[in-house]
Amino acid sequence: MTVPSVVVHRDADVLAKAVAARLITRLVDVQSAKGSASLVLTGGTVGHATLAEVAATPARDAVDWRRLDVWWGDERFLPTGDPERNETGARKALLDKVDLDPARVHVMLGPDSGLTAEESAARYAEELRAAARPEDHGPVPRFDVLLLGMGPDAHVASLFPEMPALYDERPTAAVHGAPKPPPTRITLTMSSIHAAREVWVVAAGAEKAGAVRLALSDAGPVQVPAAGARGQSRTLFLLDRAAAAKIPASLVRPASP
Ligand SMILES: O=C(O)[C@H](O)[C@@H](O)[C@H](O)[C@H](O)COP(=O)(O)O
Repeated sequence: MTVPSVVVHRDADVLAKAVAARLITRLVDVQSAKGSASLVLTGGTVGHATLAEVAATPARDAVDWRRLDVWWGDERFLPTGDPERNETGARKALLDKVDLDPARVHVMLGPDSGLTAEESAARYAEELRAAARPEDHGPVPRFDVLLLGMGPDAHVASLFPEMPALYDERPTAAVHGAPKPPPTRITLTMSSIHAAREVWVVAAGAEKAGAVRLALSDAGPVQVPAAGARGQSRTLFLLDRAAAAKIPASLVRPASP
């Protein structure tokens, strides 16, 4: 696992803009090198603010959206179109504004599919396996960038501290009784997060500062899921100053003046 690099921006607005710029550049670089790219989206306000800034950035047209695979790190188990679904927020912020190949947008199905949460998680695992190539050496693709928001309790995706999904060896899991509503969710498990080439944890606000400090420590991922959020070749913690306030000064150098 890679040691996280920390980049701190002045505030949540600059953070979202900076992550958007970084994401566009990364996707362009990956597509230049291998023709296509894969991106895992996160829910939450910072995640969607970042996507909205991508949409607002003229350089977004440098990305070949037709050759981008879009996945989710987690989804609220709600019907298609529900405003609380991460998919709904992502479509509103960005996906409906760019020319994606619908066959390459991989949503986590909700109850309107007729599936239970467990069946939906299993279906997503099948979709991940179908997309994995031999060189990925595992049941999920090597995602080029996997975005994660983080809660004040250091949850990432829908992996909440001490909950069963953290012990699940499968690529995906259904979550019941999540402390952050809604209670029923679908999530990638830690092993799928670890398959990503790059994991970017994006967090803003003073309420995240304690979790950030723990996530950058050698805490265990069951108590501190964000401490397990590490990529194969790169891990970034992209923060605003408020979220970075409790990190030892030796670890950070503000990127934004
Ligand atoms: O479904 C969700 O709620 C998200 O996937 C969740 O993991 C989110 O990213 C964090 O809770 C941070 O959310 P905020 O950025 O809104 O604080």
